[in-house]
Amino acid sequence: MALRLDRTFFSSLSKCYIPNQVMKGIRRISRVSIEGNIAVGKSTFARLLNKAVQNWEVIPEPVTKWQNVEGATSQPVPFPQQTASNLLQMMYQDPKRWSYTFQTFSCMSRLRTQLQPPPSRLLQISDAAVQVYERSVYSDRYIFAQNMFELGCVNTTEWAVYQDWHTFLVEQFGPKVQLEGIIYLRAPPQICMKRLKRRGRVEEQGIQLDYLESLHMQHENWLLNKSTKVHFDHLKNLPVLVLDAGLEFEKDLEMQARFLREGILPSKNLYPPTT
Ligand SMILES: Nc1ncnc2c1ncn2[C@@H]1O[C@H](COP(=O)(O)OP(=O)(O)OP(=O)(O)O)[C@@H](O)[C@H]1O
Ligand SMILES: Nc1nc(=O)c2ncn([C@H]3C[C@H](O)[C@@H](CO)O3)c2[nH]1
Repeated sequence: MALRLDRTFFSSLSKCYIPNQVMKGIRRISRVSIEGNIAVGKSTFARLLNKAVQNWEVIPEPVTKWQNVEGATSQPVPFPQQTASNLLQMMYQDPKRWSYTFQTFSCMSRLRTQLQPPPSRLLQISDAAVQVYERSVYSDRYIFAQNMFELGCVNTTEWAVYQDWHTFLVEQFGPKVQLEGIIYLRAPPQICMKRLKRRGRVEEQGIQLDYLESLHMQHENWLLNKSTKVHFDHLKNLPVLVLDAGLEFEKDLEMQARFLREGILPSKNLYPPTT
């Protein structure tokens, strides 16, 4: 199945930004990020997309790098959560000590991901192709780093330093790290909590509901209410497709098909609405 990109959300992708011109201007590739709370189902949705839609390429969040900082620059190890450099675990165990370090590493790894050239498979597809990132340098700042600052885990100086280099890097890379749209997987924090427990990622076992609630509010403020102050012009009118990720579709093939079909096609889910 090749989703056509000429309707609703995706028609507004091409309206709002002139997409990347790759290979001497012959191929258009749009870039979209999937955003949402912890364990809302981004990877699951991404796998679904990868299977269902041939002109979409999903690039996963680099979590394994965060679980093994040394391995990120040398050889990977088989049990990352047991290494001394599991920054994800360190951040959850001692957020005041490690949140700033975590945000520098997560943002740098996201930047690398967003700067990677598209795979040749995408360049050979005749339909307009879409590169989909799980989260982005923008959620790094407007969701997580901001939340850690508001929770007091990143201090005022660290927050100022983070914002300074974040703005500098995003401006320097310019169009290379811009997005043409965002897919917001939205679900109540209680559902995310249930899924987080079910998934059982070792580092996340101490996460409390109020942390997921604060992240939920950050998503709502940035992507729905538009009350988060953003610092990059292209983000201000970026189309956001909001999908109800509370649907329990994981084991239900029919519901999966509906989720893809209904989520991606109707314009009622789009903020701002298409004209
Ligand atoms: N729609 C769904 N219905 C039922 N279970 C789901 C659904 N989506 C995901 N799950 C389950 O919830 C758990 C978390 O899903 P997943 O790993 O895709 O979340 P994520 O958003 O990628 O997480 P993270 O924020 O950590 O990157 C997994 O156990 C997955 O099987
Ligand atoms: N503090 C913090 N900042 C981030 O930018 C960030 N991005 C993801 N995460 C956490 C959520 C999941 O546990 C796990 C996988 O998504 O990593 C983050 N945590």
